Parts: sequence; structure tokens; C-alpha cells
Amino acid sequence: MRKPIPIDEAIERVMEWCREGEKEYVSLEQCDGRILAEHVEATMPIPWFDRSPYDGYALVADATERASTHAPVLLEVVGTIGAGSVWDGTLAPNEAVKIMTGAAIPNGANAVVMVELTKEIEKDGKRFVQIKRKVNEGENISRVGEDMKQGEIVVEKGTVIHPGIVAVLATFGYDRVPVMKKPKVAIISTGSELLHVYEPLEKGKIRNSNAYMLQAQIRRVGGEPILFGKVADTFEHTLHVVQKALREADVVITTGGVSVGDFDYMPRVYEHLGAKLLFNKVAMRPGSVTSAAVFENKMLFGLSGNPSACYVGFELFARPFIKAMLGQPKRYLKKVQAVLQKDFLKPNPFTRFVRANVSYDDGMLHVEPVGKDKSNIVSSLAQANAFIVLPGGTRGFQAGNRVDVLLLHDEGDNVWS
Ligand SMILES: Nc1nc2c(c(=O)[nH]1)N[C@H]1C(S)=C(S)[C@@H](COP(=O)(O)OP(=O)(O)OC[C@H]3O[C@@H](n4cnc5c(N)ncnc54)[C@H](O)[C@@H]3O)O[C@H]1N2
Ligand code: MOO
Ligand SMILES: [Mg+2]
Repeated sequence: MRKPIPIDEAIERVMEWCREGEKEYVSLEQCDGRILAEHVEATMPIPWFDRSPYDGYALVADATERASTHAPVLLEVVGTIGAGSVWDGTLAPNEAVKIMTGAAIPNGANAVVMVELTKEIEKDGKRFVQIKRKVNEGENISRVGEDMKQGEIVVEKGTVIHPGIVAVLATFGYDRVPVMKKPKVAIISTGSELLHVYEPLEKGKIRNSNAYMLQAQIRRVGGEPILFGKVADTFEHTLHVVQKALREADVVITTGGVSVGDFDYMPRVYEHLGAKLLFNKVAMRPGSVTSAAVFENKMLFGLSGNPSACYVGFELFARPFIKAMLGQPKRYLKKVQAVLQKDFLKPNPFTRFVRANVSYDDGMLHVEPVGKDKSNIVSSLAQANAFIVLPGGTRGFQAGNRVDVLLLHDEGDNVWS
């Protein structure tokens, strides 16, 4: 008889063995979606020179002190600069430089007036700009360091690099970006019934869906999946492939063969290896047979063969482990509360994860179970965007109850507002 342990404790037992991985460098073009391996510190202030945020005229503010509609001030336009150009002189109080958005503020100038508030006129072959109101010192200048101050930590290590971070990296001249190496995660599918997806069907056999599902789950959390194929339900074959995977990967995930059937060999494989068993039963459904063991500091996750139990086992245990190897502080699925839309009357001796659909209506999160809820069902995995979490030891839940929900992926919305 196996003794089920609570989910929290199982997660704790797994996470104790986690070590942060190494870093590597990738090009700026290839870094999005990877995990930052170092803080991004502002190595210089941004902007690093005072610049104009508008198309207009750079001037000395004092010169406009008395400007009004009735008595406009005329300043001589001594130059024109676009972004990227620099005006070399030093501006005198009776002068202005026509300046475009992004150009460096000329020496001597301390304000910019927008072009819409001015009128340019020509007199005696010279250009003048007419200004009808007082411009304050510092007005319309993007100051050095306004965006980022030198020495400031702009993005923390462990953050997933998204497009905004790519912009910051480019701003500081990172052509190579330090990212966490992707942990190599082996996938071994056990089961004599399994066929490759391209093989013709035979009576009693099924296609191996878990391997590809896990491959996608591993990629989604930032790991590098390595498929070790399928192994027939024999002890020798299973042991051989597990040993090979342990040599080549950082983490090994097996599916199937962890329960109490005559051909469930994973428990014997752990025993033969002398691996330290962390647990072989968790008080949850699906996935109660989920097991974990450690061999030479490498984690072996023994996930159930049943597709939805396999999916849940990965998200609860392998996901945070891989994310922690990647140095990510946000390791777990996001948990929110939502209002149940339909009765779910089954009692829950173990904590139950119900495949569900969550939606945002009228300022509230609503959730309803989706598809069939048995452990061996694949279709509801395709339909679900969340799991409802019903704690162990509770009776049924009714429509209107508030329930915890784990979000599986962000899908955006079908309308703008
Ligand atoms: N007497 C008992 N029988 C079972 C128990 C139990 O407590 N006592 N637990 C049941 C539960 S719950 C689960 S979950 C399964 C777990 O079994 P295993 O993890 O040992 O997995 P298998 O027996 O190898 O396979 C289970 C099921 O999943 C299918 N499968 C396996 N691999 C794949 C794959 N790669 N792709 C798609 N489908 C796969 C397999 O054909 C089986 O139908 O045990 C129950 N039994
Ligand atoms: O391990 Mo099974 O999926 O609990 O149903
Ligand atoms: Mg079995």
C-alpha cells in the first residue's frame, strides 16, 4: 500500500533538490522568450544627451520673458538640425535653432517651443521665428537620465525576455545577451501499446500522445525537450533507456508504468538504480500515482500514463523544478479565484484538478468545467484553459461558489473593449 502525501509536501520534496543551471550567450535577435541570466544595469544614462521631444525651436528661455500675443519676440534662426545632427555653436539669447524631434539640444539652449506655436518670417535675407508666449527654462527638453539613470537595475535576472526587454537590451548595446541555458529534459514513454504517430493502427495499440504533449509543455516553460522514444513494458528495456537518459539529460521524465500493474516497471527501475524515492503517491486526482526520485542529483519524474494525469503531474512538479533551474522566481501556475458557473457535485477525497474554461465577464472571472473529467481523457485537455482546484476533503461544489483556478495559458481576447 502506498501512502499518499499532500501536494504541498510533494512539491517541497522535489524543490529541495533543485539547483540553478548555467548561463550562455545568444544573439540579441534570438534572445526573446529566453530567461535573463544577469540583471540589466543601466551602464549609462538614457537618454545620454539632452534632446528635443518635439519638432520646434531650441532657444534661451530668458529671451521670451516678455513675449505676448501683442508683443511677440523675434529670435534669429541660426541653423536647422534633424535627429542625428549636432549644432556646433553656442546659442546666444537672441537666437534660436530649428530642431527636430530626437536632435541634441544645442549648447546654450535651455528650452524648446513647439513649431505649432511659432511663425517663421524672413527679414533682410535672415530667418526669424516669432514667439507669442513665455517659454519656461527646461520646457520640452528630454533630460539626460530621464528614461534610465546610470547604475539603475532596469530588468532583473530570471525575467523572461519579452519585446520591451529586447528594446532595453538594444538600447544598451547588448549584441550578445546572457541567458540561462535551457535544462535538457528527457522524455521517455513507457508502454508496449504505444505506436509512433506515423505507424498504422493495430488492435490494442494507441498513438503516443504524451511524449508530444510533454515536449510542448517543456518548451513552454523554457526547457529543451529530448525525446527518448517509447519503450516496451519490460524491465530491462525500461532500465536501459532510463540509464541512457540520465547520462544525457538534466531531468528525466517518464510516462506510464508507475502504478501497481504487473508491467508497471518504474518502481523496480528506481529500486534497481538505488535512486532516492521522494514519493510514489500524491493526494490528488488525476495523477495520484505520480512519483519522483533522485539519482545522482538528477530528478526523475515518474508521471502517470493517463494523459490528463500526465499533464497535471508535469504542471505541478516538473514545471516549478525546470523554472527554478532557469533562475525564475515565478515558478508556479498563476492561481486566481473565479465564480463556478455549473454544479460540480462529486465529492473530493483527494484534491481535484478539473479541466475548465475561465472567462472574464462583467468584471468577474467565471469558470466552468469543460469536457469529460476522467483521467484517461485527452479531448478536455485540448479544450481547457484552466484547472479548477477543489481541495481534498470537500464535498461537491455548486454554481455560484468561489473556487481557486490555475491558469494554463494566456489566450488574449476576441474583442478590443
Ligand atoms: N488497481 C489499480 N489500478 C490502477 C490504479 C490503482 O490505484 N489501482 N490507478 C489508476 C490510475 S488513477 C492511473 S492514473 C493509472 C496510472 O497508470 P500508470 O501511470 O502506470 O500508466 P500506464 O498503466 O502505463 O498507462 C495508463 C493509461 O495511459 C495510457 N498511456 C500510457 N502512455 C501513454 C502515452 N504515451 N500516450 C497516450 N496514452 C498513454 C495507457 O495506454 C493506459 O491506458 O493506473 C490506474 N490503474
Ligand atoms: O493517477 Mo490517476 O490519474 O489519479 O486518475
Ligand atoms: Mg499502469
